[in-house]
Amino acid sequence: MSLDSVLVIGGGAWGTALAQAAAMAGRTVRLVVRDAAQADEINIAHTNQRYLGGQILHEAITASTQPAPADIIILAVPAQSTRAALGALDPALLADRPVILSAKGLETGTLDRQSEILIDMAPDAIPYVLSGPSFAADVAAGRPTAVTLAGDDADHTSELAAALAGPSFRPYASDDRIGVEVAGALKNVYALACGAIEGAGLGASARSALIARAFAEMARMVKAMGGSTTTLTGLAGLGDLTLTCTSAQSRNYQFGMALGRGQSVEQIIASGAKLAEGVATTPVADALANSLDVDAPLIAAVHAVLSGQANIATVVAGLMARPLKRED
Ligand SMILES: NC(=O)c1ccc[n+]([C@@H]2O[C@H](COP(=O)([O-])OP(=O)(O)OC[C@H]3O[C@@H](n4cnc5c(N)ncnc54)[C@H](O)[C@@H]3O)[C@@H](O)[C@H]2O)c1
Ligand SMILES: O=P(O)(O)OC[C@H](O)CO
Repeated sequence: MSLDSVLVIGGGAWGTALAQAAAMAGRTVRLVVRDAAQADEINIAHTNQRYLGGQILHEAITASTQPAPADIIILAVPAQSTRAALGALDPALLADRPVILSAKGLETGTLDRQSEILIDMAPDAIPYVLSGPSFAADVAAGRPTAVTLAGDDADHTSELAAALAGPSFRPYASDDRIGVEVAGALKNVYALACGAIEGAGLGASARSALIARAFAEMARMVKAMGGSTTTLTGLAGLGDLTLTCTSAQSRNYQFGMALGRGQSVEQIIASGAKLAEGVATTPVADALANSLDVDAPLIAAVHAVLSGQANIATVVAGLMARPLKRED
């Protein structure tokens, strides 16, 4: 199968960064954006100022408001927009093609993972998921980044990873689509919590304790949802959890910091906060934990704070007062 051309849907930070990675890997890339002026800027000035500042983009990237057939399709819109973005595409573009889902989130209402949305919307597409510790600015600037690319066929996944690999972008192949997706979605929930710890001034010890207990909780969720806990020791698990839970560069962490400083969700959104996927994913993760009977006190705590049912002091006191248990 030819893997020369790439169509990226979504001209935000991540879509543009993945277009850059694919172009640096030698692919010909068409980046689909919604705004004609933005397409002009990318084609003429080779920048996407709104999302990546002055970062110069590769000349192999062409931007357009219109999709066109390609060998590889990459979806890079917010998790809650994936269904709409797929629905707007000609199904022929997706049929029998590798389609890489790169959003990190669970869908409101359906509780679907990203690849479940794809299978629902385009059953003939070949689903892959990409996740791992990777800030768009780092990828676009060519700073070393490693991610996990998961698909159902090991040989095809390795071929696809090779097609996207460049000197600064290193995808590792995996066959655990579920584990990669669940880890990528949940790390945003825990990043909200870690940001809140910082915003509330609760200390670095509390933040590390939360990361460790989040890792254990994430393992229970992945197992219950049919993924492999081995995946969590890799880039999509531990790698992304530690990055997002310790860096103020993360938008989820930033949102959490604002919560920790006492702002409400409404105030943070009204102040123009950037996309924080954990906000929409948290209630979905909480519903999944409840329906699967998974002990997930951290997800429940974040949900209680986001929904206004409890404040941070109350949920922290509740977590600290849980019955003592063995660490397993
Ligand atoms: N930014 C990062 O560092 C990064 C890294 C890894 C993964 N991700 C994931 O990538 C996803 C997208 O994040 P982002 O950083 O690009 O967000 P963003 O806010 O920078 O950009 C989102 C883009 O999606 C477009 N969009 C929204 N709905 C659309 C639709 N229905 N059809 C077409 N385009 C649509 C918007 O116009 C915008 O250009 C998220 O799930 C995020 O978790 C982001
Ligand atoms: O800025 P965030 O919180 O959406 O995180 C971006 C990436 O997912 C980090 O791997």
